[in-house]
Amino acid sequence: MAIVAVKKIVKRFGDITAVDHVDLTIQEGEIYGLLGPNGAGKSTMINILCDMVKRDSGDLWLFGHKVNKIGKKEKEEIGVVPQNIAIYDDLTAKENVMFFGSLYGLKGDLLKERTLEALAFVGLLDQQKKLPKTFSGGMKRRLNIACAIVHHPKLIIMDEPTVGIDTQSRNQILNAVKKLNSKGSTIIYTTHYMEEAEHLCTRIGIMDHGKVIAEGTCEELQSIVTDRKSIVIQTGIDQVIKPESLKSIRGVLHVTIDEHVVTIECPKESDCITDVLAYFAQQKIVIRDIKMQGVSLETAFLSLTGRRLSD
Ligand SMILES: Nc1ncnc2c1ncn2[C@@H]1O[C@H](COP(=O)(O)OP(=O)(O)OP(=O)(O)O)[C@@H](O)[C@H]1O
Repeated sequence: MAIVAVKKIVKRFGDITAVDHVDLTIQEGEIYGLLGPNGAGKSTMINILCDMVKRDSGDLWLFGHKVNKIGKKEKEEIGVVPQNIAIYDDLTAKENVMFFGSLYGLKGDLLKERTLEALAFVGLLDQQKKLPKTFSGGMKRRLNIACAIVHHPKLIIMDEPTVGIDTQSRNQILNAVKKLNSKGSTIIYTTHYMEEAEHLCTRIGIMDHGKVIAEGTCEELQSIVTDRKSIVIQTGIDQVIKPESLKSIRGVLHVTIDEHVVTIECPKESDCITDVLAYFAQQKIVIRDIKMQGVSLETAFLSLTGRRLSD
């Protein structure tokens, strides 16, 4: 069943068309990534789905039913993790989750039970009596998620939930998203981070200038670019690699280094791998694994939009 379907949705703010005739269908059980640069229209699109922004035109179906105005019944099936953290600094972590749970119609023992479950889920059970003002950015984000999932929503909408937080909290959030999905929630997830989308999402829609310009699995989007390949090299830990040295090798088009994985993009026909391996040998950098694959999602994005996501 399609949990969400939208047809020809339009939203304008004055002269700006933030969402421009978008069609989307998200099936039950998906982790659907909405990816795009600043101002692409991602937040506006998902705010329309949770009734925080009114669409100008277009049709919307939620949980299999056509909806003109999103009502209480639909809202109780949706959990929203907004981009700006929405928690109360003068309520404890537990009181915050209970407050949001009660807004979603939970009461009594069930509300208490679900509150503790949500806090445990995001790893904050032992912090339940503390005020969020004592929390790190990552802990606040996790509390924000607990508030959004306390009522066991069928659909969870997360707007850049990992912006500006430490790696540990980020990994905890990514694991929580996977766990929520495996427990049956459908997730819509917006991000600027390609690696998150690659790692997490079953399907990705790329937005640019208010439109969904491409959609598919990560592999499908990567296969749009057929004239390049990637050399992915896993090195030993604590190895110093200078991207500029790799970039100066003839044929190398782009280099990314993520912890100890080096990804080098080059034209499909290039034989630069010989020089790349010579560089690693000369620098005495240990290679643990090496493989050839298609290009990254970042390059697919570049090929579709003419710019990098991070530009
Ligand atoms: N309330 C508003 N009033 C006026 N313009 C708005 C409003 N909300 C969004 N916009 C404009 O609509 C366009 C899309 O914005 P939106 O926030 O949806 O993009 P985004 O892809 O979510 O960007 P980001 O990644 O920065 O959050 C932008 O040009 C933005 O300036």
